[in-house]
Amino acid sequence: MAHGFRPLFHLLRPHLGSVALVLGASAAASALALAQPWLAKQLIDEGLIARQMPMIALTCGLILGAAVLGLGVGAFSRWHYLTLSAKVLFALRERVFGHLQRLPPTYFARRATGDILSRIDGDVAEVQRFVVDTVLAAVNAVLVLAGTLAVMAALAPQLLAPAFVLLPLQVLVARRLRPRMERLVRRLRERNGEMSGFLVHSLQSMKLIQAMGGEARDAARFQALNRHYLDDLRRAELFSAVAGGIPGLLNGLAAAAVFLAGGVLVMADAMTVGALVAFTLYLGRAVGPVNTLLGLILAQRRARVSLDRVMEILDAPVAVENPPVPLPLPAAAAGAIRFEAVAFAYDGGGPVFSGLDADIPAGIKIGLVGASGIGKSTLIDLLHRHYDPDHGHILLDGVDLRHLDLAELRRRVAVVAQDSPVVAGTIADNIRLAAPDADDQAVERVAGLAEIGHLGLDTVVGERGATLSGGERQRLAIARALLLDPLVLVLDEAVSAVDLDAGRRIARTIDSLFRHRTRIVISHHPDALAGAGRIIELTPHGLIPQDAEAVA
Ligand SMILES: Nc1ncnc2c1ncn2[C@@H]1O[C@H](COP(=O)(O)OP(=O)(O)OP(=O)(O)O)[C@@H](O)[C@H]1O
Repeated sequence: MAHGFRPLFHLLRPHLGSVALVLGASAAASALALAQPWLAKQLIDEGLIARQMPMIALTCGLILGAAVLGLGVGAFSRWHYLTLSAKVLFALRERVFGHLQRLPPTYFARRATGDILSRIDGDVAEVQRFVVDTVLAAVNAVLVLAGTLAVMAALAPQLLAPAFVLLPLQVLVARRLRPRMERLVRRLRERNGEMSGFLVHSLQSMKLIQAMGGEARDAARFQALNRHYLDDLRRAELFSAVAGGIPGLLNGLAAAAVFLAGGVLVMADAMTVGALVAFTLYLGRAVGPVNTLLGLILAQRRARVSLDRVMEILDAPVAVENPPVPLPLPAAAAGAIRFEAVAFAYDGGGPVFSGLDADIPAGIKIGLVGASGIGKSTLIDLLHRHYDPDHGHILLDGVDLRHLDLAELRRRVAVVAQDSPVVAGTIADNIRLAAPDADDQAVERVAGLAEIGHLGLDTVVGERGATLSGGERQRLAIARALLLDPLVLVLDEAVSAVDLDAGRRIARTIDSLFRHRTRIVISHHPDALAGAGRIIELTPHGLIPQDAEAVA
C-alpha cells in the first residue's frame, strides 16, 4: 500500500523545536567551517605574501578560535540530534508495538515472528534514519552548498564554470549507478531477513529438529544462506568500490580544471594565490553536500520500501476496540452468559458458527464437549473478546461484551487456555500477570491450591516456560486464574497434562472454591466433567444439551 511520506510528518511534528535547534546549530557549525578557507586566503595573501607577522598571528588565532567554537557547536548539535533521532525512533517503534498489542491472535498465527521482528527493528530504523538523518543532512547540505557557492562566486566567479562543468556528468553517473546499488542493498537486506527468519524458526523448534534428526539438513541450509549472503556482500562491495571511485575521479578532474584556469588568472594577476587556494578548498567542501543530495534519491527509495513494510503492520485491522464509554456490569453480576445468534468465521475461512444460541446460567459448572476442531476454543476466544462475532451478540449478565471495558471483562472472565502460555520471569511473576498488585500471601495461597508452590515462587522459568513440564505450566495457569478471583472461570483442557490424581484434586479444589460461580469446563475426559450441573455439546447445528449424568 502506498502511503507516500505523509505519515513521516506526524513523526517529526512533535519535535519541530528540536529540529530547528539542531538545524540552527549545524548551520552555525557549517558557517564556522566555511570561515576556514577564507582565513587561509587572508593568511596567504595578507600575511605570508605581504610578510606581515601580526596578520599571520591574528589569522592563526582566528583559525584556532573557529576550530574550537566549531567543536563546541558541533558537539551541542550532535547531542540534540541524537536525542531527537532516538525520540523519533522510539516513538515509531512504540506506535508499532502498541498496534501489535491490539491485533488478534490470528495475525500472529499467520506471520513468521522473524518477519515481524525485522519490520519493527530494521525497517523502523530505516524509516527513522530517513526522517532524521537524511532530511536533516539534506537541509544542512543545501545550506552548506549555498554558502559555499556564494563564497566561491565572491572569490572568483570566472572559476565557477570549470569547477562545475562536470556536475551534470556526476549526476548522470549517480543516477545510473545508484539504482543498481539499491538493488544490491535490497538483496542484502532480504538475505539478512532470510537468515534471521531461519534462525528464529530453527531456534524455536530445535527440539523437534533434533528429534527428527534434521540437524545436518539445517546446518547445510544455514551454510547455504551464509554462502549466498557472502556472495551478495562481495558483489555489493565490489560494485560500491568501483562506483564510489568514479565520482572521485570526476572530482579530481574538476580540481585540475580549476587549477588550470585559476593558474592562468594568477599569472595574469587577475587573482591572488590565496584566493585560488581558498577556492579549491571550497570546491572540496562542495563535494560532500552534492553527494549527500544525490544520495537522497537512494535513501528515499529505501525508506519508502521500509515505510511500506512498517505501515503494513499499522494498517492491520484491530479485531476488537475498547468501548469509549464502557457500561458497568450490574451490581449483582453473577456470571450468566448468553449467546444470541452468534456467527463467526476466521478471515478467509468458512463459518465456524452461524447463528449460535445458548444460555449459560450463573453459578453452575457447565461441561462443554464437542468434536475436535468444532470450535470450542474459538467460542472461548469470542467470550474473551479476542475476536468479535461477525453477527449476533454475547452478553455477560445482560451486558453486550462489546460495551464492557476490555480489561474488566478479562478480569471477570478468567480463561485457562489449552496451551497455558508462560512468560519469561519467576513463577510469582507469572502468577501475578493479570493481577500485578496482588500481595505475597495471595500468590502463595493460589500457588498452593494449584499445587505449584513446591517449585518455589522465585524460581525463574525459561522463555515460554521451557523449563517447566506441561502439567506444571497448566497448574501455573490455574494459579493465575485463581488469583484473578473471576466471576466466570473457563478451563479449556486445563489439566489434560496433569497426572490423574493431581488433576482430580485440583478439579475438586476449584469446584469447592468456585462453588457458586460459573465454570465452563472443556474436556474430552469425562473425569474433568464430574459434578457438572449441565453438559452441552457443540455440534455443527449449535449447542445441544446432553444428559449430564450419562456423560459424567
Ligand atoms: N487462527 C485461525 N485461523 C483460521 N482458522 C482457525 C484458526 N484457529 C482455529 N481455526 C479453525 O477453526 C475451527 C475451530 O477450531 P477450535 O480450535 O475452536 O476447535 P476446538 O473445538 O477447540 O478443537 P480441539 O478440541 O481440537 O481443541 C477449526 O476448524 C480450526 O482449524
